[in-house]
Amino acid sequence: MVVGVSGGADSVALLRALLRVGARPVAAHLDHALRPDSAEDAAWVQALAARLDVPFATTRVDVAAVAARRGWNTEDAARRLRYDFLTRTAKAHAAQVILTAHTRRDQAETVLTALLRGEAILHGIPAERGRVRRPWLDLPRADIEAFLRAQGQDWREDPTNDDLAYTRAWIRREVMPVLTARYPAAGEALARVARTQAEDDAALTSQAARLSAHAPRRSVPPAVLRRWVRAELGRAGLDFHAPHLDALTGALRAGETAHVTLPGGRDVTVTGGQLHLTPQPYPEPDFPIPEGWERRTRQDGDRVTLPGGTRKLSDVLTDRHVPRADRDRVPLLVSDQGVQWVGLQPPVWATGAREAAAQPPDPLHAAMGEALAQAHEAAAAQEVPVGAVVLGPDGQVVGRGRNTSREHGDMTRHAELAALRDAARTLGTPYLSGCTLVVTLEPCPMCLGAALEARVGHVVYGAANPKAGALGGVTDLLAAHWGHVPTVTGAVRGHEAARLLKDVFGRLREHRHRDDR
Ligand SMILES: Nc1ncnc2c1ncn2[C@@H]1O[C@H](COP(=O)(O)OP(=O)(O)OP(=O)(O)O)[C@@H](O)[C@H]1O
Repeated sequence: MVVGVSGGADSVALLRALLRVGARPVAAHLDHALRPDSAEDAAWVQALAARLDVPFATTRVDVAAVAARRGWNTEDAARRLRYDFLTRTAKAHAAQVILTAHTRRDQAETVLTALLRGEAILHGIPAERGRVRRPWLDLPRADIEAFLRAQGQDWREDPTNDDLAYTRAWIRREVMPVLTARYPAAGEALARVARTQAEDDAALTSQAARLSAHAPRRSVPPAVLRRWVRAELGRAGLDFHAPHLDALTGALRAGETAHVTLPGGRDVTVTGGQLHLTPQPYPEPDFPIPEGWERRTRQDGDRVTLPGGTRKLSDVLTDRHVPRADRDRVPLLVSDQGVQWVGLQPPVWATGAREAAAQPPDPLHAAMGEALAQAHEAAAAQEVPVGAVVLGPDGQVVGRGRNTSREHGDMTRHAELAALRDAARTLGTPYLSGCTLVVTLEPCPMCLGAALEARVGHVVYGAANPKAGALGGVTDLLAAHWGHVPTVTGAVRGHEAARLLKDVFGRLREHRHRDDR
């Protein structure tokens, strides 16, 4: 193991305590070069290590210069460079563990500072992170001094601990004495807060890790969403503070667009319930451009003809959540009939444009067409208009179904169950792995459960179902630990499916009004 020894009472005590129990630590000291006499601390720790017959590692880093270059504050830079050094030392000595001597006092000061800064996530100093272990987080300072005195061991006092310009010194010298005069156990209480908050944070972080990619962020509790954003930013190696986390989480929940500039100048965008850490790539056409089509970006009055009629391009871009700032970057192919192709992920094709460009039909678009045909049949039979098909592993339709609940007087007669049964009959097996379930409305828990039982590989739906959807509508069934999790694609021809439902329910309401009169 490597132990970080500053020369202060805590880490000197930890080094001696380790030797008492027969451990064989390497003592490591980083000279931060923040004081003219900092080399004296390094020499003092080196002499101590020699006296105790402990291997010693040290290096000198100009922390102030690094902080100025990188735009970090000095305390932050010192911490980062110290852990870099301790990690390098551990690697050099093949040590599995790095120990530091943070105590209850450090923990209390950290929690108080985080509270004053309004940190959204309050967990204090973690007892364990990576290979770092902090065994003394709940040890009172008085015990440490008593232990050192009993051994006749002295220690160095760091004069920056008296420099009230540093927040930590100010908290220690000016704030904690006032608090403990009234609340003698304030330090212990703050350390307890850190411990329980760390437990809460661990639970919420593991919930956040289970959020599936398709889940609408609006329905996620803010405490979980905040941890999810933190993990995403952390994975991308981005620095951030509490207000950034709040702004991004708030925009995700409200379904609003927000642009946030993080420390280091990196821009992050939230739009349409998605977090974009990198500039959105807008695809260029990857097929020969037909004659008479021109590649350009948008102009006023651009329109595109889609199955539901012609629409303003700006409305299509809004529906697809393209941030305003990006709209001039989206590549278009335009003919004298209007916009034919919009370079989004996946691209938007105008009606007839695929054929004109000799491109194969979109298989999911075509399959949803079959499911919509089933939904229309249900509507004609005065059923709730939902239809479904199952595609076999080769992409061919192997099962079809529509809602027949009214006909059978049975609320389990949903389209998906009918299509899954039909597919099992066609393929001669109840296991539909490699198959795709395509349904016009986001499935309910019963139908998604059936798809999971059948091991369907891909679930595709049209309209969202805020009343009963199990893919984020009212609940996200896939957030639980299932042995098998299908991929999910939503909003395929969603407008058509939603319009059909709206029309049918509108007609039903009209009938009811008429009957009432
Ligand atoms: N210059 C350093 N080199 C190596 N490790 C250090 C150094 N400074 C601090 N550490 C490690 O980080 C822990 C916490 O740092 P902190 O700044 O709170 O300590 P300190 O008050 O300067 O000294 P101590 O904790 O030893 O009394 C220390 O207990 C020690 O294990």
